[in-house]
Amino acid sequence: MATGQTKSATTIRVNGFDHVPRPFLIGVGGGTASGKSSVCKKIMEQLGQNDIDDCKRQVIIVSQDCFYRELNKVEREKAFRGEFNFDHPDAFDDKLMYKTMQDIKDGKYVNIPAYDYKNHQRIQDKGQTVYPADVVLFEGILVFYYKELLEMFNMKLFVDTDSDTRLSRRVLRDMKERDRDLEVILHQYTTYVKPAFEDFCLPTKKFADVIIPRGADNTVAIDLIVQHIQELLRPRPESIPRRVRHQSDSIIQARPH
Ligand SMILES: Nc1ncnc2c1ncn2[C@@H]1O[C@H](COP(=O)(O)OP(=O)(O)O)[C@@H](O)[C@H]1O
Ligand SMILES: Nc1ccn([C@@H]2O[C@H](COP(=O)(O)O)[C@@H](O)[C@H]2O)c(=O)n1
Repeated sequence: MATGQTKSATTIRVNGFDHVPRPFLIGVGGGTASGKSSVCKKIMEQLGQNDIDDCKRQVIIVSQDCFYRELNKVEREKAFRGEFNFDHPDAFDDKLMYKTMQDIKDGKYVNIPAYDYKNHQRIQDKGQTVYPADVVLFEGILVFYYKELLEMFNMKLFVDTDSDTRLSRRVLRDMKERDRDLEVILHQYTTYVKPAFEDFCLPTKKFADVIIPRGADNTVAIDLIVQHIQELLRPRPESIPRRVRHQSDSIIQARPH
């Protein structure tokens, strides 16, 4: 399936009615390097989802970074010098992001572009196929910034890690994984990342249902969230079984929401 393409939702027939499974969508916001991905991975792990095939998973993670918009030549040159603002809402392809998340909500199969941080661009012809799932974790710095997205979430988490810790983690990560020079990292951070965090990310903390101090280290908070998700997804006697294809081989069973 090519990037941006979708495949219609799978309909199941229950009590004589067509029923489209719809996932429970969880937004995970927070500043750069606050631990959003790590928190999502821990949630997946605790829900017993890590060793399951992509197409059978009931919980999946989607990163907002996959929706960075394409840059023109001048913008890419700026990006290599740490002079492009990737922390501003305009840096994202908001239309593609809304459409894709709506398709996911509607239970469709979607293809999400992969993103290359080293070259500041999408990887052509390489994307992640997202299969309909029971729980979708959508993580990113600005997941709660856009009103259209905010309204789609069933649960909103904000990972709150102090800015010194985030900066030191970001420096190490960007040098190791994103092929960046220390000088460029610090220039980008002070010029764009920090001000944009204060202007666009931090004000969205008020929308969160749960604030997670210290990110993935906060095992108590993660345990509580996992328990809550399991509780929400436990079938009630009168409920329609949303997933017929692999309910037997997983610890989670879903109910309609
Ligand atoms: N609790 C932690 N202790 C130490 N390092 C951490 C912790 N949480 C995350 N990291 C590291 O910090 C970096 C950013 O974490 P990540 O979870 O990717 O954050 P985000 O998704 O918010 O950018 C990664 O290199 C990760 O390994
Ligand atoms: N080409 C890019 C794209 C994004 N960034 C930075 O990534 C940060 C968001 O990702 P996190 O995993 O840290 O949440 C964001 O702060 C951008 O500055 C980049 O440097 N280059």
